[in-house]
Amino acid sequence: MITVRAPATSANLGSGFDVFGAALSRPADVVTVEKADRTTIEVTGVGAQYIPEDPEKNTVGAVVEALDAPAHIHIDKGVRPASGLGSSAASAAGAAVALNRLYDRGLSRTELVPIAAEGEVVVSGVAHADNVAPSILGGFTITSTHGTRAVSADVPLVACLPDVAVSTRDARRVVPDTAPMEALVETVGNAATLTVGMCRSDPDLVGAGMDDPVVTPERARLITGYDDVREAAFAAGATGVTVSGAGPAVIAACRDGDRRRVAAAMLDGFADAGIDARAYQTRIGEGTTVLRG
Ligand SMILES: Nc1ncnc2c1ncn2[C@@H]1O[C@H](COP(=O)(O)OP(=O)(O)OP(=O)(O)O)[C@@H](O)[C@H]1O
Ligand SMILES: N[C@@H](CCO)C(=O)O
Repeated sequence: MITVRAPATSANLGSGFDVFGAALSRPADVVTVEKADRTTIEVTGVGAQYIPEDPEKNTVGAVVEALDAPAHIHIDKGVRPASGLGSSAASAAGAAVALNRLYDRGLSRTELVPIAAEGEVVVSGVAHADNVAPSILGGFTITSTHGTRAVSADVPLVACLPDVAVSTRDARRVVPDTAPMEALVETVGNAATLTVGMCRSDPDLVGAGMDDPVVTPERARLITGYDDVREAAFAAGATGVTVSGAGPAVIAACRDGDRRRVAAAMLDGFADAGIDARAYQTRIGEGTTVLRG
């Protein structure tokens, strides 16, 4: 039996749609696997009632198939589903690391990224790897046609999760098909700034690089209170604010010492819009860790 902790993640970070991702030090899923003749899945924890236990419909089922590794899998959810915090990816990432070890498949962490991304096809129809990559590898990740690169970074973050659900499948429907050249130039500049910021663990550069003129404005419309929450976070000292993944979570980069104030301001912003929310004072963290086995 093997038990792993697979972290929540924030994908896109504004300027890196379907490319950037970051592992969060909290929250996380805990995944336990045990060899079995046929795969069974049991889900407990936050939002478990909304998560199918049928292997055809759960992200970990696709990972079992890809690794040919039947198991009894217990997922203890710490990452709420439909959150924008990589909930579906955390389970898939944890299952990939745990089953690779349980069955001695010998794959490297980087080789496990496309395998775990198969789980995302189950929920959103697209094998986007920008959540599973940081959940497996940790740190800040860049996933592109050149594969996945990870760098360790230490940046304080606040992830504020309103008490509403947005599915990635729905949020992908509002992504524009095309973008004007000026928006492309702005996005490349921001993405490059953010990447340098991550390499230097500089929250000011990371925050400055989070702006995105193409996808985020469309996604923000799906999140009641977004503009006020963003403004409140900046007023409290955030260096950058954007939609986390497909939303509805909103992620803010901050300097050390500012997280508590930023978290309170974001909660107030949602409260003013009549929406309950929870704020995680977090930071960029490590990837999936083996707890037992
Ligand atoms: N192991 C799993 N954990 C969480 N959700 C799962 C799992 N397996 C299937 N699902 C389904 O996936 C959907 C949630 O995934 P979705 O990608 O929409 O949200 P998310 O992973 O929190 O967000 P994001 O990818 O934007 O960070 C829900 O419909 C849920 O039932
Ligand atoms: N890149 C994906 C991440 C979903 O978490 C999207 O924005 O649709």
